[in-house]
Amino acid sequence: MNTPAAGIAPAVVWPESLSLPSSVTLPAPAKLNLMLHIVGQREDGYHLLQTQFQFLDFCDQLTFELTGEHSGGIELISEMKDVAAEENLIVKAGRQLQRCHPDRILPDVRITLEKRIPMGGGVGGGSSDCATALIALNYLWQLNMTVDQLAEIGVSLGADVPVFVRGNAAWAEGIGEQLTPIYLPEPYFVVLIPDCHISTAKIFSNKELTRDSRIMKIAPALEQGGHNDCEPIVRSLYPEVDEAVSWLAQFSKTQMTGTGACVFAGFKDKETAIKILCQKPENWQGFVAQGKNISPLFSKLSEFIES
Ligand SMILES: C[C@@](CO)(OP(=O)(O)O)[C@H](O)COP(=O)(O)OP(=O)(O)OC[C@H]1O[C@@H](n2ccc(N)nc2=O)[C@H](O)[C@@H]1O
Ligand SMILES: Nc1ncnc2c1ncn2[C@@H]1O[C@H](COP(=O)(O)OP(=O)(O)O)[C@@H](O)[C@H]1O
Repeated sequence: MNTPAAGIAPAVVWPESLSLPSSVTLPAPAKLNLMLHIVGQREDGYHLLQTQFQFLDFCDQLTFELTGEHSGGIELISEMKDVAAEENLIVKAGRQLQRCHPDRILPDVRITLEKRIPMGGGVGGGSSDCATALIALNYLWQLNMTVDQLAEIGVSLGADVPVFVRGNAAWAEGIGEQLTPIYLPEPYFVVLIPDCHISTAKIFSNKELTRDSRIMKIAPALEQGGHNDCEPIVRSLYPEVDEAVSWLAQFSKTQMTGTGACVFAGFKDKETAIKILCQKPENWQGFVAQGKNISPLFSKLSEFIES
């Protein structure tokens, strides 16, 4: 019998405890929404979605160092200029964990962020940085919180944080927080980064947005894929995104991820993807990365399991 190319997967099991060195560098992967259907809207205005998340092996890097002090300090070193440290989702993750343990004085930590994932691109960099901080600090501070507890803190910081906390590619429903682990083919994606910053709230509040896509069952959705309901609105408002989709679509089926701005197309082999990326207009930004069903963060942390 042939194994299907896509289906429901077992959830990864995070190790209960790990002995991490006092200075450790961990990845925060980007994600793609391989389809994004809007199937309704809640009374509070939030939209009900059906989406497929897959990770990319294209990552920010976060280095965590315990400084030896015990004064509740969380220092963030980063080149991000537009977001103040206390507003950064990395520091917010640490503060939430501290708030959950008011009776403990947790070790001070210095976190150095090497930012590679384009911001506001629909590739989830902020949410992923947040999830890596939740997971890493849970181990480093020996809090023994469960993945469910971390995902619950995560969703209060951003709708996309839980998928990064759980570590599986996923079929998502609700506002994106009801997750079913899945496996999918792992192609090489060409990702183009149009030079525009798109506000998620602005796209979701657009009157023309399709909000009544047909509700799909998981099996046909994994088999057939889908489209992105935000894409027509974004393409009409941002010519940079429209041009990027039209250009990449010459080579393969192309879609936008999340509420944009990044657009992507998948290819079977890396060489083809790199060849296509090299043909893009010189002033455009982009990268090639492989789709991953298991988060690169989980794979990296598995190296620290004591045998
Ligand atoms: C739709 C997705 C798909 O991945 O888009 P991207 O952000 O990745 O582009 C995400 O779930 C987005 O998640 P995130 O970016 O964390 O959104 P949030 O900060 O929670 O919400 C920003 C705003 O978008 C709107 N919003 C968000 C999610 C949702 N399911 N319905 C909404 O209507 C709300 O107005 C909210 O105030
Ligand atoms: N560590 C972080 N990395 C990126 N963005 C962050 C971070 N912390 C807070 N933010 C805020 O979150 C917003 C959305 O971030 P991002 O995850 O890059 O977008 P998207 O969800 O479109 O992929 C940014 O514009 C920024 O203001």
